[in-house]
Amino acid sequence: MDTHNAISYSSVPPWALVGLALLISTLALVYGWRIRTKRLPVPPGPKPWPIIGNALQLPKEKEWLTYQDWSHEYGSDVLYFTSWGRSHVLINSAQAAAELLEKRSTLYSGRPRMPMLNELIGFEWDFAFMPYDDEWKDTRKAFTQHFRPTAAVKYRPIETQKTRELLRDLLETPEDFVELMRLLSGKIIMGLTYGIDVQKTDDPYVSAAQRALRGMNEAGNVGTYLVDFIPALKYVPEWFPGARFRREAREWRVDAEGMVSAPFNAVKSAVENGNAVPSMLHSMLEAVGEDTDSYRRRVIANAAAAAYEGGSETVGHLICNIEDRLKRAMLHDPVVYPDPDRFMPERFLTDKGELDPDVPEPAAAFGFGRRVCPGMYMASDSLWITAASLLWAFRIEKPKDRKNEGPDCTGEYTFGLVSYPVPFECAFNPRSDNVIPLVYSATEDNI
Ligand code: HEM
Repeated sequence: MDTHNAISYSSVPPWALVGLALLISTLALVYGWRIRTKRLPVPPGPKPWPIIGNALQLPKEKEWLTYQDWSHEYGSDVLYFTSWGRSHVLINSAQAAAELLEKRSTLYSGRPRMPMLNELIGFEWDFAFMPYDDEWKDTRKAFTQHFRPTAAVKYRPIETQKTRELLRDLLETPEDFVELMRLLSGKIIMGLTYGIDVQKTDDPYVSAAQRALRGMNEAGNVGTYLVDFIPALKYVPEWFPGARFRREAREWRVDAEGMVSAPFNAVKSAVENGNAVPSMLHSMLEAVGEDTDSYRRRVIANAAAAAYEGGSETVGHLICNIEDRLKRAMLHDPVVYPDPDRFMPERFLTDKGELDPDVPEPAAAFGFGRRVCPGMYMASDSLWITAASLLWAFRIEKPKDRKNEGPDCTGEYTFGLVSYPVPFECAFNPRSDNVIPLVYSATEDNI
């Protein structure tokens, strides 16, 4: 090769490379914008600016409220907006979702490219964020074998056992209820996926998942990071002014990658040493046997880690607030659920106290079509067991005799891919004198 004519990249200053990347990205944006303005009609939505599109109108919090307002303003349950050259179609009703994501699922089962989340933080192992391709199909298949309805019932004993431990811990330290709910999710999911016994809130597996999920929460929302709109920015060096996202991504990456490798290696060594306990990964490793094909091993490691990721927060978080990810406009449709913001469990019942077949179950919380939540059977069982146990054991009330005036439950949520209730105080008062001995004997028996 003629090295005289070749460019020596080491001699080009980094700012020049960054500048070139920005220039190319801007030209691509302008070109994309010109093409888009000339093509077929799109669903209605707010008027875009040249190049940046609707970037400045995108909500930074409570996005579902803005989207609901847009649906009213533009008279459509399917909306269209752009942001830095990327197109977004927003589906704002269960009916439109079923129409597009179920009836036309071959067209609408993909995922957008998310450079911050997948390429920088490293969540590309998570099939929730994979494109609709063969690896997604193989990983989802490996996962579903262990979470379909007939498989999910096998997890009820561990869900019951860990919920009893939650009741005991709530009797002892009721003020820690948020951490204890999270611990419950960690205990259940680590137990059934890896056979790992989690006991404390500062357990290394639970803490690593919480740190990684913080990164996922920040990076999984449209509009938070510019690099998602201008992927070339992922090459910006960490020291470059404004490149804090690169440093954040590096820190989150340690935990995002550790979520796959740390528990996988622990179970693999236990299997090799002959002291592994039954678990989903153990069964998967047995099924693979001596086959050392790296793709198959990656698929099962990633399927197990997706359970660890999907189960670590959602269940506990949902128990804190049974609405969680249900906070979508489609579940707050006043035609289907009148006065949707009011907590009214009786809305699902007839006058006779039976389930009303005309009020649909809020199944939309689990998504639609080929990407519907594959953990939903296990999640529903777990929620049911925990909600029933909590309501049997405690009256959940405002603390009466608190010394410090702590915050009340306002029904407000934090912003993110998963939104959390804003911290609040509440008291868990045993419903009767029998509760305490019964809870202790149930956890000692562990039946
Ligand atoms: C009540 C709790 C839960 C709720 C409300 C929930 C909701 C959702 C939703 C809305 C999706 C996206 C569906 C779509 O794209 O249309 C999803 C995907 C997913 N969920 Fe759940 N989930 C819950 C619990 C769980 C649990 C416990 C697990 C694991 C054991 C899990 C694993 C997953 C996975 C792996 C995906 C990605 C599926 C794919 O892209 O193919 N989820 N979930």
